Amino acid sequence: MATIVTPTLVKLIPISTFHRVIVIVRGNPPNNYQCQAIDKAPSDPLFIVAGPGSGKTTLLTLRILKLIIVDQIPARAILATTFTKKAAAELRSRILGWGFKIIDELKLDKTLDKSQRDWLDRLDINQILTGTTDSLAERVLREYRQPGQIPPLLADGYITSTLMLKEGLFPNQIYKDDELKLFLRQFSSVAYKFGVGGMAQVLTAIFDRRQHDMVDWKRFVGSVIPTQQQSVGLMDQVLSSYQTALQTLKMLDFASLETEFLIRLQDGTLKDFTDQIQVVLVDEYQDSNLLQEQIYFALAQSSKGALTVVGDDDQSLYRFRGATVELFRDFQNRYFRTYGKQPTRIFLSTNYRSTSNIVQFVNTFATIDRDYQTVRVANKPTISIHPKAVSGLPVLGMFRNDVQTLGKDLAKFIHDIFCGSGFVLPGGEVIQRDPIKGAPGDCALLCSSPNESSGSGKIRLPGVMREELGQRTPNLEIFNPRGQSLTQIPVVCRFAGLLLECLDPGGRIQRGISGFNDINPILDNWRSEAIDFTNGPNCPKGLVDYAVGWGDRDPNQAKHVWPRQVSFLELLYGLVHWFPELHDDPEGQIYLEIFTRQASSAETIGKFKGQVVYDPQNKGIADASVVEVLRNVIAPIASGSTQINEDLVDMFPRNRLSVFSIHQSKGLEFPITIVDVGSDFKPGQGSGSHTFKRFPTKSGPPHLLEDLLRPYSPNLGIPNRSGVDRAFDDLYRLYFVAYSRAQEVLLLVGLNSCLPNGIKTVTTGYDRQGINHWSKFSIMQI
Ligand SMILES: Nc1ncnc2c1ncn2[C@@H]1O[C@H](COP(=O)(O)OP(=O)(O)OP(=O)(O)O)[C@@H](O)[C@H]1O
Repeated sequence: MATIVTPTLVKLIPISTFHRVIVIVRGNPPNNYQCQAIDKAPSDPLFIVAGPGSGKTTLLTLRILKLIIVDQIPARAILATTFTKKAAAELRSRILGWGFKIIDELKLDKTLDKSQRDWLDRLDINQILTGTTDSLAERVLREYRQPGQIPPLLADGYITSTLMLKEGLFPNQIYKDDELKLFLRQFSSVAYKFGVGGMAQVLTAIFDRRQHDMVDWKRFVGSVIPTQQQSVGLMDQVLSSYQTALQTLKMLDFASLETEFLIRLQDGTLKDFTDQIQVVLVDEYQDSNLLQEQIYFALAQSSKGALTVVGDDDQSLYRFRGATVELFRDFQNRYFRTYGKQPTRIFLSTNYRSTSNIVQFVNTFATIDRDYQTVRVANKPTISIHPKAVSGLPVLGMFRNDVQTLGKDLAKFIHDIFCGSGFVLPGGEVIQRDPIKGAPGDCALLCSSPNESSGSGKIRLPGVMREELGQRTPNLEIFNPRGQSLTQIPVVCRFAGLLLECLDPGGRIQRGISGFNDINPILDNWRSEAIDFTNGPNCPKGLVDYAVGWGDRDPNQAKHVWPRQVSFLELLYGLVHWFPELHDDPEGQIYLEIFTRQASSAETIGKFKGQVVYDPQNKGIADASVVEVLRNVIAPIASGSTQINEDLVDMFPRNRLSVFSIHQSKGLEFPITIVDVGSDFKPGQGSGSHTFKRFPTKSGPPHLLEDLLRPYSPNLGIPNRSGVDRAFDDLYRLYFVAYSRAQEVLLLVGLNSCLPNGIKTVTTGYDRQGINHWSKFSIMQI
């Protein structure tokens, strides 16, 4: 236990001294608005609306350090939470990095007396509580459990997707119910091949949303319209089985973990913990859901509402994960209703990231649609340009007639910059890589989806880029692990096929499993890819012997006594030896990670805990252990219910061009940002016309889900905007985020059909009334 410092014993360090030292440590002082927020008393509630690149992490870090150093709030009485693990780690590292430097600098300050310096020596800023809401909930529930209570065991996405299939959809072949399938399909963005994996994903989203929106589920199930009764009844049955399975395993998924945390906060059983919390700070508040809002309010209860929230409504992107941006926009009123006082609102609008041309472009984009202004935080100022910002290059546009030509020209643009002598603009300026530090990682291609081919198999821009850059001399690789369907990537097919052949040669056991009808063709394809590979000239030495040895599990053939049980993970790691792509290549590493995480989850659930049993006397047991691996590891991957999600990809190799979904690019910045504003947008209104991605004509899946459940959420109620309007709002937010990632060069790429007089798309300046504002942007066409 560290020493608890009581403020009464030591004379306070003046705020002016703290500010003086900040300048020494950081080089530049916080601006006036940042200072306002930093200097507010610990108990003052703050609502900070921070535009892109406006120094909000800087502000949060300095406010936290001021609370510790100037206000003498013990570090362990401060709780700071953010949306992703990466952002939480970044915040913590800044608090510690700057904190230690500020403390060291203060100790040299002659105006402080010995007792103050000794006090600084004893400060332990490490004790600050930082993390995502989930990680904090898990930690607090573990550390502050009641006598006899077992700590929560977290079910990650790998476990939940397995349970949803195994316990929810496979029994009685519920997944074959066409009405249920049709009902669930409307909440999925998968346009083609909506199968059992897609159903599992939607069901998980509904289970989560039910908790995030704090839905009165019984009332919902009892009130559905007659035509939906059968599907909703089945859905309820699947979700109950899933929930029972979690309870039997004594596990909590993320949403249930947060629900449990809120219950415990509200019933007072976490009082030992909450009593010590004096200030709560929440970053990325615009992506909070109702459940999280209630958690933050409950956490701040014992400090009578000492809550600082930071966010930007324009950057709210996670409606499909339950985010309710109105909670941020209406924070002042919602806070007032709970605490009876008004939080101070502070706007951070100076942008330290981008050239002034880019800032102007982003500002114009944010204001072209009149209706969008009504959903933004009231009186929000435009982003202002930092006095030292350069005007930089004009925003660039590359538009071509077809995706192949666009990809070819874009590949040349990137190749000229990073592998050649630079790209020459029409005005003669040259875009060149930084000769010392420059690398392709300075450039990012942001797309609404990173898929390299469409659902119908047509190649998309990221796919063309892979081909085109790969053919150039020297070739340049792209990093886009989410670009292809995992089940179709050649190395994954070969690897998975060999896993199957080792476990269950020929598929005797696989074929007897009920509920595998949908995925059997995929597994069979994997097997045949593997067999072709082992029969081909590139098959590495030793692989066939290894696979046959495993398949037979015959002590004589294997030339050693086969153990009674072997972990599936051991097979996986053994086999990987022959697949260098899966350990040397950054994309391959991610594919392998999916298998290892899924296999690890199988060790937590199931009777055999991921073990493959060998028992010549009891073939039934041996087969059952293989069935379990097929169900718990292979089926979730093959069905697509386990996928490469954004959270898994958080490192990007510097020597490749990275393709990002716009969601994934949130919080990041790139010297050269290329935004795909419509490389596959087609004229028309049909399903291939992508209207939902460019100019919505109806609600999208997340809006439909909101409309389904929110009427049964007493705190939220029915959304007050139509689904189409919310779909438009979300598109403006999406491209606001995309455009504001750029530091020096912003390049818009698309088909000529996206330009004025072509098809309507918000990306190139259409408002929802259908009026085009392209002429308000000054774009240099290349
Ligand atoms: N007052 C300031 N004067 C000069 N530079 C500043 C100031 N505040 C922040 N910066 C700089 O601006 C950049 C962005 O700051 P920071 O990383 O805190 O932004 P952010 O708002 O958290 O970004 P994002 O919008 O991506 O979350 C950093 O390089 C930081 O040093």
